[in-house]
Amino acid sequence: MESLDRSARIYIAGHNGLVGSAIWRHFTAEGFTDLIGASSSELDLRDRGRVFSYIRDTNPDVVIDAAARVGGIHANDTFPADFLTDNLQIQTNLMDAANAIDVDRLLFLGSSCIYPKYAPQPIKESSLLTGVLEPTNEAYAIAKIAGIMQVQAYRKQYGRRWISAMPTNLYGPGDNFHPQNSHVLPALMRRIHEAKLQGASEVVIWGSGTPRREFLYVDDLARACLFLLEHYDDGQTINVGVGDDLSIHDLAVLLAETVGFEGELVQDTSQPDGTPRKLLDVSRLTALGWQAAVGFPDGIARTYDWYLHNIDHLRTK
Ligand SMILES: NC(=O)C1=CN([C@@H]2O[C@H](COP(=O)(O)OP(=O)(O)OC[C@H]3O[C@@H](n4cnc5c(N)ncnc54)[C@H](OP(=O)(O)O)[C@@H]3O)[C@@H](O)[C@H]2O)C=CC1
Ligand SMILES: C[C@H]1O[C@H](OP(=O)(O)OP(=O)(O)OC[C@H]2O[C@@H](n3cnc4c(=O)[nH]c(N)nc43)[C@H](O)[C@@H]2O)[C@@H](O)[C@@H](O)C1=O
Repeated sequence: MESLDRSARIYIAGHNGLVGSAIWRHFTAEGFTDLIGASSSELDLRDRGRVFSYIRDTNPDVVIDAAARVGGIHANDTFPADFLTDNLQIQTNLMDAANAIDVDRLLFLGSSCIYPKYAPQPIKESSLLTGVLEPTNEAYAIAKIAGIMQVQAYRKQYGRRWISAMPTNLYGPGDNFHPQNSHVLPALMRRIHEAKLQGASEVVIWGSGTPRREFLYVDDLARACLFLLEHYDDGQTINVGVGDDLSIHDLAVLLAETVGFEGELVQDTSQPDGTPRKLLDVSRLTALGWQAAVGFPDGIARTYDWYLHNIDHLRTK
């Protein structure tokens, strides 16, 4: 496959989010000169008419869909209607509008929660649709599975060179540190940091602490997005991860060490565990020549540094 033209117009939907902002940084560093984006207040991607106008008026060569209703286990479990409907609308509007102006290259981002709750580990792409989903994020997962199918359908019916990628759990600068609605890593980083400042003797960790998760530093995902657009042209979705995981308890210990909190870590087993394990098989991606560069604890240290520098204007949703 050919490398992307550095003067191509690239629309990064969701460019203010964790993933979209990392993609913007990476593409800028790689010499792309015509990146475009719009915040949700400028362009609500659920508004089909406005999405069609925006895409027609801006005429991008490439569309990267990093816009979505996103959240951790609590948000997914509490707002399933929003996670299903918003995501179906956002991705459908973007893909239909991109198709209407013959956009040749599009990257859709899903999530590792598309795979069955008890999929064999590490999870291969072929596990898709082979078993029941994790109930806490079923609505979101169904929307993301529909996104994979939409990419495949556009490839088949219109010959589009569109692709989808399924990242594992992500973290890094620009993450959502909301106390309830965020993912585990930013949530615990903040809670442990605040416990240290308050001189608290303990910090509560949701669930049993035994679930295992794989964490990819978001700048690595941004690298993978460019790599895939330049090296991958297949309807089958492709996993993006690091190939290693740890328990939530061990994550909390690592975060406490990073923050310098010496109190106790207490499990609240009234909170849900979610999927017991979600480690991606990344052999298809590594066979193409890509691998993650930022591991623990370096990525955690970088994220904590970002958190400390941005503590006064963290996201509020
Ligand atoms: N975070 C993670 O652990 C993982 C994320 N992913 C995937 O990566 C993608 C990006 O996620 P992430 O960056 O974490 O999420 P964020 O919440 O950080 O960012 C999502 C972005 O989507 C935009 N957005 C949401 N709703 C709308 C809307 N109605 N109209 C316009 N824009 C909207 C927001 O724009 P604005 O800021 O302007 O409001 C925001 O910038 C998603 O597809 C997600 O599924 C996959 C695996 C794991
Ligand atoms: C990326 C992925 O993210 C979500 O799935 P998840 O991996 O289960 O996400 P999570 O990060 O919220 O939790 C991971 C684990 O950690 C535990 N946990 C402990 N303490 C806190 C805590 O304070 N906050 C949170 N959120 N979790 C905590 C929590 O109980 C669980 O066992 C999706 O819904 C889905 O949308 C998706 O794609």
